[in-house]
Amino acid sequence: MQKTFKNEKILFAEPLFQCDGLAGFTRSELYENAIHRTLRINQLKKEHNWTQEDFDIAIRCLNYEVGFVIHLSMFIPAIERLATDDQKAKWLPLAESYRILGTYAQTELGHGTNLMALETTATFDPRTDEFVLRTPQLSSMKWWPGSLGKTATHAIVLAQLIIGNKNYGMNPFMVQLRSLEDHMPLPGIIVGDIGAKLGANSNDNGFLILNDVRIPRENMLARNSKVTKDGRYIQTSTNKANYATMVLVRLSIIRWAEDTIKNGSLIAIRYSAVRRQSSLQAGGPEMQVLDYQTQQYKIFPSLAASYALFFTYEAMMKEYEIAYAQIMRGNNQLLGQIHGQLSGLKAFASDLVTYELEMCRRSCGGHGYLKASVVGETLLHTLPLVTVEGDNTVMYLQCARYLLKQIAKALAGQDVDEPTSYLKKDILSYTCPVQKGEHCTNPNYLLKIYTQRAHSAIASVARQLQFDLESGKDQSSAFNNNLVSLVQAAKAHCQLCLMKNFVESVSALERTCSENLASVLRQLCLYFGLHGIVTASGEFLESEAIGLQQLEWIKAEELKSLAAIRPNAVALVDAFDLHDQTVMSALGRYDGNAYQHLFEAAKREPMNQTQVPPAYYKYLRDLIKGQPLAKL
Ligand SMILES: CCCCC/C=C\C/C=C\C/C=C\CCCCC(=O)SCCNC(=O)CCNC(=O)[C@H](O)C(C)(C)COP(=O)(O)OP(=O)(O)OC[C@H]1O[C@@H](n2cnc3c(N)ncnc32)[C@H](O)[C@@H]1OP(=O)(O)O
Ligand SMILES: Cc1cc2nc3c(=O)[nH]c(=O)nc-3n(C[C@H](O)[C@H](O)[C@H](O)COP(=O)(O)OP(=O)(O)OC[C@H]3O[C@@H](n4cnc5c(N)ncnc54)[C@H](O)[C@@H]3O)c2cc1C
Repeated sequence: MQKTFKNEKILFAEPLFQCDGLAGFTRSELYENAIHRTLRINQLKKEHNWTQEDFDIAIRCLNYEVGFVIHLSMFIPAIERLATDDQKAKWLPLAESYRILGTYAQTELGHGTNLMALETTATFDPRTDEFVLRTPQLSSMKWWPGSLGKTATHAIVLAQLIIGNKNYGMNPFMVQLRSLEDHMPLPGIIVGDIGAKLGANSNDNGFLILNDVRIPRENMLARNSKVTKDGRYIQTSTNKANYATMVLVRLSIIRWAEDTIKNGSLIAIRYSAVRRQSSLQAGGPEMQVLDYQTQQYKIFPSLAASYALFFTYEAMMKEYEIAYAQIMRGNNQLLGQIHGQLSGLKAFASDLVTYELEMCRRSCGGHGYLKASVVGETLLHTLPLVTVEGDNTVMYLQCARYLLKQIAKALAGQDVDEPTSYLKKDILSYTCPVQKGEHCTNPNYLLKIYTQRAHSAIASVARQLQFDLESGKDQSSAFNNNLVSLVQAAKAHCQLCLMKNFVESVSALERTCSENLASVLRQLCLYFGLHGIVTASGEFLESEAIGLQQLEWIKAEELKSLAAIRPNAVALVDAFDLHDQTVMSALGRYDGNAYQHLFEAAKREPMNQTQVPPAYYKYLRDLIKGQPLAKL
């Protein structure tokens, strides 16, 4: 599925990228190693004339275990999206050649979600033609930005723009943090690392206090709004245009989610094909655990999710490119649509994979708890995706807000955006397309069921909101009264998007691939659809998209499809074309020698580098020999 990286051999021939040893690294070593890697990939890019796409694939091949993550994924994109042409000409070449190293400093100790409440100020001083940046109290210090702690020389700081006594809202400013001579923080800047995290510890997420730091007026990123020398504020686009970098990263999160769940399902499926335990027949040979229906039930959702997210990322990338091209031409017509879609899908993708990765880990039994299995480590790296770039609940609510607007338009007989075109249908004329058991094998029928459930969830919460308002509740308490249903409606829409992308992509592929391959993909798509209905069956029933009889048929078909997928499960993860050095798991190796690789990993364990541990001489020797213990 991943575009085969023609330079994979070059990459993995390098000892630096043979990463069996990472498990024993300290934080400082992880941090240094990550920087070393990015710089070496840059050298390889030059040595072998790699394109930017080759470079990006190299980073994916290394499972994102690289440095400068925020520099690459946010700082440079923020300059591209928020700066004027002159500013781009000044900063992009420096950033792209790593002469300046950047971060995106938005979140504060006291606020991450509510951007309106950010406390950092940038006050215009017309006497010196400068902005004065200040974090006025403890809660205002920037807290979390990646690479801020020890690496960044520059930050794009999001701050409230103050001119005179008036607040013009959140705007982006380029602030130099550290000397380009000796890397020391500049006057007025207090900066450091926020401490160890549950995962992603090669990244130096940091804190930043700004004590009246002065920057020239030209350092306000002024593509969307600017301040003139005489202190006038001129806005040239909607104030939400400054949120553009977040929209891009939400798209990237779908890809990161896809990459992590591919690793998880690959490890779980390959290992389950190797592992034998018990038998269903007394005295029979031990079974591959992958042959147990329960094991398939645990793992195949992650396999299906890998493909669903792959197709959804591809579809959303196309939508994003169209929207971005328009936005860069000054046309913001698609801004609301792309924000509504990506905030929901970011949340849905990260929720899905964090849940399924834990199922993959459990499916590896005890060995899944070993670092060498890598599946647990992958989960820890993936967990922040539910929080970064907007907490998932908040993102679902943004998506729901968009859906409410769309349904209001549909009900008023106006045009709606293409991704919500189903809201124009007559919800009452629905008849479930599944009228007998065998109808459940038609993915297009399932798609109709998903559509009805999403439509019904959105219509129902819209009606309830309307009712609450008409009963005298004010806007905010009516909204708060319906938050859970709003999130459910957004999830229903996102699940429909994934199913729709899966069905449409498989239909498109059917026209070009062999019938054998097409039938395997159709089967997986069908399973994805069936499983999604079964896991949210309460909501599908409540929306009357299905009845109890249909649920019974769908459940039976879901179980049948586990058996149908089983013969192709290993091939379906092999098709990810992931190198052993990418996956790094002792359990999920291509050669299937899980036990041998586990043992090799144990032998490399630093504890095993001496036969007798220092603790023996300190404590165990006297204890074992019955000597009185020294005072401890
Ligand atoms: C390269 C390798 C990478 C490898 C990675 C691998 C593993 C990952 C490991 C670790 C993660 C690594 C990196 C992750 C990077 C993460 C970086 C960050 O987290 S940066 C900080 C991100 N912060 C947020 O996302 C904040 C979330 N909050 C918001 O977005 C907003 O405050 C809000 C909740 C959306 C509310 O907005 P606002 O305060 O403006 O509220 P309202 O006035 O009510 O406006 C709502 C209005 O605005 C529209 N809108 C909101 N956002 C946008 C947008 N982005 N674009 C367009 N429009 C937007 C919204 O639709 C409403 O419109 P309307 O209904 O018409 O009023
Ligand atoms: C690994 C990592 C990397 C990060 N990197 C960066 C970075 O590079 N740059 C940067 O600027 N930031 C970064 N962040 C910060 C990140 O963007 C924020 O943590 C995120 O946006 C969530 O905000 P918060 O922490 O303030 O959560 P909060 O908003 O405090 O959320 C706490 C709880 O309150 C709920 N809640 C909050 N508001 C609402 C609401 N309106 N309605 C209903 N429920 C609500 C949430 O659902 C959640 O359950 C990073 C964070 C992490 C973990």
